[in-house]
Amino acid sequence: MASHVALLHPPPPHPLSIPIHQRFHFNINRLKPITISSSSSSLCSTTTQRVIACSSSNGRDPDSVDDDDDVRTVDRILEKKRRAALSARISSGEFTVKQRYGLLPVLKSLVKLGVPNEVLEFLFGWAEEGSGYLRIPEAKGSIKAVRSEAFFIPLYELYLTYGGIFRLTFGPKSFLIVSDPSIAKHILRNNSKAYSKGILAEILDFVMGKGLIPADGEIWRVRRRAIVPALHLKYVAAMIGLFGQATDRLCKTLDAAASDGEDVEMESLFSRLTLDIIGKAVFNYDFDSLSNDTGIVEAVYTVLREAEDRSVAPIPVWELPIWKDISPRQRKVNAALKLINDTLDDLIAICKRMVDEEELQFHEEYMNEQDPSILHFLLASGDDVSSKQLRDDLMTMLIAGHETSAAVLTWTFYLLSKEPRVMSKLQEEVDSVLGDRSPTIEDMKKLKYATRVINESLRLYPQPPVLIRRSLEDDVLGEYPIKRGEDIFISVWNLHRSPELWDDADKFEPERWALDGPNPNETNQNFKYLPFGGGPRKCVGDMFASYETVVALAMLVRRFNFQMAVGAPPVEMTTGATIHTTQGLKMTVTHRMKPPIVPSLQMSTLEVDPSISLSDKDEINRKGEVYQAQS
Ligand code: HEM
Repeated sequence: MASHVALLHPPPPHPLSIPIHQRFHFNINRLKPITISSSSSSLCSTTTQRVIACSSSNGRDPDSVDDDDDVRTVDRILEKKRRAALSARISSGEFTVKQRYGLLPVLKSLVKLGVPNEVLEFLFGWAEEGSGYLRIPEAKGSIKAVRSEAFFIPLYELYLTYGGIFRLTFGPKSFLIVSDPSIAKHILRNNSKAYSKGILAEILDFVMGKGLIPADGEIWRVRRRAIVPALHLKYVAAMIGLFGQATDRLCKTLDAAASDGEDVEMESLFSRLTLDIIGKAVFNYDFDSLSNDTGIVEAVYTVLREAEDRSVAPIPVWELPIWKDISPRQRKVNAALKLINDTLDDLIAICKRMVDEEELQFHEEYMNEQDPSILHFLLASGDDVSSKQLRDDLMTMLIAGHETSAAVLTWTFYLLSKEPRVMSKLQEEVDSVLGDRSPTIEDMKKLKYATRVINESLRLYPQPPVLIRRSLEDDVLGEYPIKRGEDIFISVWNLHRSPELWDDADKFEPERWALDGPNPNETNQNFKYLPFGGGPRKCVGDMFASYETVVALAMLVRRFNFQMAVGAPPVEMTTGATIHTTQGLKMTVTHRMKPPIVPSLQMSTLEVDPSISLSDKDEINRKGEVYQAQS
């Protein structure tokens, strides 16, 4: 589902009605686009076929390892050539044109009057002679509707052509696409005050109001100061038990499927798991969505879908006065919002009564054992019960904390299904750390490999893939001056998959993060890795989410093996607020078999037998690892 950020994502450039949701097909007229074939691209390309190739490239056929290594070497050489060619073109002055800032007001007026681009180029072209300021590389293009592809894929290809910052222009509207760590750091951290959430706030207004994600300025500052303390360490530690209980419920569902031999669609199950968790964690409400599909659960999904759809709609029809009253869809959304708000009001009232009856001694790590929710903390700290702001913040956290975590789990299981080596190493760690116990806060430090699996999954599938900002004043990005009012997309996807920043950027390799090293974050990776954003607007739920996903991952792989179901639809990406699959993640789940008890002497003899082929050895090692863990 879309939460967090269709939310945290590049919504459409409405009200200019440019269909960003219709994935772009760029007809770049100034530069020769570089064609990247599916086999040579380090990333997915614009065709559906290529997206599949990208996603599955980690699950290589063992026989093709050598071929793949050759292909990767060729990839690297080609990549270097492309970069060198781009640098040469930039230094040759191809992108260096005169600033039009003096004439900008005139230009803008003509644009508003609908004067075609060609005429503008003709009229203003002469003014560019002889200035010498650097202008941001510009990808001009006609937008072609190509529904169904995730918009961040073409942005990646353009990044390979244009570099770490470029302007994407469609007629009168343009966006800056940033894929350079130092510029991202400047916008998100060093000069964050000069940037707002821009379009995002407009789109999310109907559901989040002035909640923490869309809010800017003083409202944001006050609310951030109120909410961050609620997610203190003691609270997060208490949540580990909740994560375990919720995952246990999912295990029961999977138990039944495994016993009946029925395939399961994991993306929707993860969505339900994380909804149940966030409901309890934020306002102590049990959605029980794994077994309950009506009423409030449906209302939450209706609203989330609407947020997602609005973020990619070409025309904001919901703003039309009559339409919003007569459209059945809008009426359904309004009814869903009313139900959620009424429920929230009830929960706030119940919680308020509890707080009033408590012998309250509020302190830094305050937590009510019966109801450790964020709502309880906020009310105990003196938050105004009747305020719309409180409801906006609860709604924001519900959405922010739901789909992101679900997407992380979905893509992690997809990646694991392609890399049995990683899965068996993970299972070995989980067996030895947890045995049959429920996870505790102490286990979080010990589940090192599981944490690296999540770190790596977040690198390959960042949620959201793009962060949105708007400049509030003139600024300089890298060596380029920009004006106030620029809409900016920081492509976390590009940063995380850049062949310049990572070795084997598209490979799922948890080992790239040292087990005993620090947990990777934006600071120690100098903004080339931004799983939770960075700077003052960094995610408030980062630790919560990391533990939540590690607990769920550990408990599930301890009990089950997961494989892509036979005949499952291909796993392709589409964008909402987070990265979704287009047709779900259909998997076959089987109970893990306890291996036969074999004397360890025999095991070690088998492990060193040189006549055994590589894949046989892997198999034996894997069994040996499970065996060792259980003995
Ligand atoms: C794996 C799961 C999660 C991921 C990947 C994630 C990612 C992010 C990112 C990248 C941002 C920065 C957005 C920006 O700069 O525009 C963010 C902000 C935020 N996240 Fe998360 N998040 C996750 C889970 C959660 C959870 C569980 C909560 C709540 C308990 C939460 C609450 C928030 C809030 C309130 C903000 C806005 C902070 C602000 O603007 O001050 N997130 N998240």
